[in-house]
Amino acid sequence: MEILISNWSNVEFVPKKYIFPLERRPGKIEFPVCHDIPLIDLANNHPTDTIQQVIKACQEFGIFQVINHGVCENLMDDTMNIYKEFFKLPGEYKAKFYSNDINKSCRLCSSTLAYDTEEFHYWRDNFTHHCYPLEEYIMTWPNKPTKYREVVSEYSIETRKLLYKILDMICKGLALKSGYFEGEVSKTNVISVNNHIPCPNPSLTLGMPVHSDPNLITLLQQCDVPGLQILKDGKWIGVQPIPHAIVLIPGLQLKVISNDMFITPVHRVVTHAKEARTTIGVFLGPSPESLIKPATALVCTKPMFRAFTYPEFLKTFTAGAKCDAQFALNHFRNKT
Ligand SMILES: O=C(O)CCC(=O)C(=O)O
Ligand SMILES: [Fe+2]
Repeated sequence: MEILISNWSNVEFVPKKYIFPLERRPGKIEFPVCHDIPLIDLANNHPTDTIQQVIKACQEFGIFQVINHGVCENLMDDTMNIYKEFFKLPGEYKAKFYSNDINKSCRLCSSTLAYDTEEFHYWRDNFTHHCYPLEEYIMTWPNKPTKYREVVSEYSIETRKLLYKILDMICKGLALKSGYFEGEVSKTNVISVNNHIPCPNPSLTLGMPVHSDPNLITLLQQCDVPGLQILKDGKWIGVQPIPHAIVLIPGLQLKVISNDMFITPVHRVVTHAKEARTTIGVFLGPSPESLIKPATALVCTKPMFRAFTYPEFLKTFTAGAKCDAQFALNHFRNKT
């Protein structure tokens, strides 16, 4: 069997390796989409109101969508089309990028990086590469589809600007020192694209592990096919795809810096019976040298977490291939 699911054709049943045990299956997949997830208009004429909406969303949901965000709609469509085409390229071309080595700056994998040892596979292919500084990485990117480098470099520049705009709003909203999120804490910029082919029985399998994003902040462009779900008050709820809206998720580092004021949501992806789903994630994260700790301005008596380096956090987060956010947070949490 081909490893990459994007190379499969005429899939009539879910292979055994992709069928999760009963307690981990999504089962019923007609989850309600949640209309409460904040949708924030960044072109609002009252910037202080908008900042308050962002802070409230980070505290109550840990996820929100933005419109009038400044990333050109044509660029969003072009980038989505580039990725849809990329996953349709012949297997021999894509094989050049296949790797399960986390240190490889540009890599294509299927399911997770633990493909060779995991008990069950997730129904997805994932293509990830670094984007910043552009000159350092662009030569490692694909040159097919032919416009890949041109379009994706512009997309990475525009989405990075938006991420900094949101971080600046958070900085103002939390009354932190200006430029708090610039520099080492947000230096790593990665694009991560998920592709899920239609799945004959979405109730049996998952498109992505249940997880929380370990980085600083995530930007996500969904396509028009639903699949992303967050766990809210013990229930899975869908994040509605809204054409040209962009989803934002504060990562675990932002939760720590906010001194536990923000929520980093637990989320997962379910598959779709009829349609392929492609999503583009853009992650900002700390450099390996960066020291993470609750912002002093937000600490009244004792900080909720002790200081750590990002590699220390990731080591705890990924211990036993678990990606366990609660375990990692508790490991660095100060005892009261
Ligand atoms: O593809 C999605 O909808 C979610 C992706 C995601 O959660 C991630 O890449 O961390
Ligand atoms: Fe995620």
